Amino acid sequence: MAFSLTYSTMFNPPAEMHDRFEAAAAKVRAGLGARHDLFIGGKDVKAASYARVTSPIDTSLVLGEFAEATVADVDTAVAAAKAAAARWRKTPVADRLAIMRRAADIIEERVYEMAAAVALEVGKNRMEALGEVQETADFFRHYADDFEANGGFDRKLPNDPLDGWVSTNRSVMKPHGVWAVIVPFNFPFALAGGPIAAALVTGNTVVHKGAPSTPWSGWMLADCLRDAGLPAGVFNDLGGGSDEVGKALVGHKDVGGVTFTGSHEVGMAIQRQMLAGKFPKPVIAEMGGKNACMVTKHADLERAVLGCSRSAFGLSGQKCSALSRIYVDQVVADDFIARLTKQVESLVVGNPLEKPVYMGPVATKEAYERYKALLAELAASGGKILAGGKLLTEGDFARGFFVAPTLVEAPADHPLFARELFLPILMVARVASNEESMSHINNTPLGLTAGVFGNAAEVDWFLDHVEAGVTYVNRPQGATTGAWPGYQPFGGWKGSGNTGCAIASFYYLPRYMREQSQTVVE
Ligand SMILES: NC(=O)c1ccc[n+]([C@@H]2O[C@H](COP(=O)([O-])OP(=O)(O)OC[C@H]3O[C@@H](n4cnc5c(N)ncnc54)[C@H](O)[C@@H]3O)[C@@H](O)[C@H]2O)c1
Ligand SMILES: N[C@@H](CCC=O)C(=O)O
Repeated sequence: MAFSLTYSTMFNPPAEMHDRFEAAAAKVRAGLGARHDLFIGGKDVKAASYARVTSPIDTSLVLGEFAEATVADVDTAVAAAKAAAARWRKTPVADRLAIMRRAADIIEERVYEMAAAVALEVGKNRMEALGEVQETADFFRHYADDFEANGGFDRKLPNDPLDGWVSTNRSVMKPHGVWAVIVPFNFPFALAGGPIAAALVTGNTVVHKGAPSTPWSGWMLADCLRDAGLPAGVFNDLGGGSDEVGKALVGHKDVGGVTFTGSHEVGMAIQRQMLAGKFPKPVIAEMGGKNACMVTKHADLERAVLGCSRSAFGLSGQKCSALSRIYVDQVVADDFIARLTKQVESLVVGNPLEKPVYMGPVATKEAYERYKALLAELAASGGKILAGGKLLTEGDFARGFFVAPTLVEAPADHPLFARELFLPILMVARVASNEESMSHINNTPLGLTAGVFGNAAEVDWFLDHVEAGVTYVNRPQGATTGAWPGYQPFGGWKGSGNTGCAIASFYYLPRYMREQSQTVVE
């Protein structure tokens, strides 16, 4: 079988991928420091100010100067998107699909260079970065295929059973107009590209706002879309605008809908804001997680250790899907915890662009400071640190935000089992039964991903009881992480997501449209 990169295949890529990544990374490094404008109405637009963005790997490495959007830029971008909306909506579906597929091809052509940039900007390792960019290309193709397979969501219904009249009926899904896409720092390419592709293919025009620490990814994506031939105004980029810019975008009277990906708190605030106007507007909110894994007394411990470690420490624990708590049956707990401790101690931390490195820095100074504060909290609250538990400051580590992957054992009622940490800190607790595990797993307002390692009967029972939108069984490639478009629909239950319909699922694209029933009597 030819190699196809996904988050489950990325652990064993062909050697050529490494060579190409290294060549691209050298090229990207040589071109650092450029100034990047906003992209509005099909043009590069100068901003009132520019922020110097540095790499979390080495804070003296200036990646570039990036335009800082203002609330006035929000107005300009929304006006450009509004002006382009009618024409884009009426662009023949075949032409829209062709542009989506061209965008996918262009992203794929640039995958190595853009992945090197993502690795420098976020601090994720080379395979995670390649995965993120490739995933974005796959989102564009997936949504184009899905829109096409559903006939553009335009369906003929039976004529009315009228004698002497011909009364035809149709259900037509129509776009909302201008769609805002607000993105978190951890997947600034894929979590921009996915919703942008969905909004565009369904006929909306888009205003995108990335996270303040990761504006480069959105800028690169804008470049791909421009080169794919998207008409002016159909896609607009506000860079990594501030939270205030995001708030102004959400509250703009001409924004018809929003896809927000980020924390639970901000996602809930945005939903309230979108309900507070004269009429409700749609919000797709993909929010935080507090993802758990159950390791039963029948688990294959070798698989469990690998899957748990990959999901807890990939991207330094900064995935919404990251594993942050394990409940292990007391019968196998000693063995499992000893093996997991050894595995965590063996993880290679360092410059994530280098081949052997599994874990890079945390992405921001804020995350670094929060890790430090959590160590103090753990020391005060009796968590037992089994591995890691320290800032890494020697040699080149001192240049960036490096911390050690950390494993902590504590009783299941320890407060850190309840909060999303979004850091490389994995909590483990011993339990007396699978029922006890499940009660802890479900005892959270969040419900994004969950995993289990156990036998067939335990797995059936787990899947029947667990309150999470994305589940993985006996998966060494990742106990709770690693969904890929077309293979694993990805969306949260409860406080982790508001639609019940996952990203890249059969039910996703209709969220970007509204239905019109059309009855025409001849
Ligand atoms: N469910 C998912 O698919 C998913 C995926 C990735 C990340 N996340 C979650 O994202 C969080 C981490 O990302 P983050 O720290 O960037 O999240 P965040 O909520 O702080 O910010 C996300 C985005 O929202 C913007 N923003 C902040 N306040 C706003 C407001 N009032 N109005 C409009 N926009 C506003 C930010 O500028 C940023 O672009 C974690 O909780 C993680 O679990 C969820
Ligand atoms: N799609 C990624 C998570 C994205 C959120 O941060 C995964 O499935 O692990």
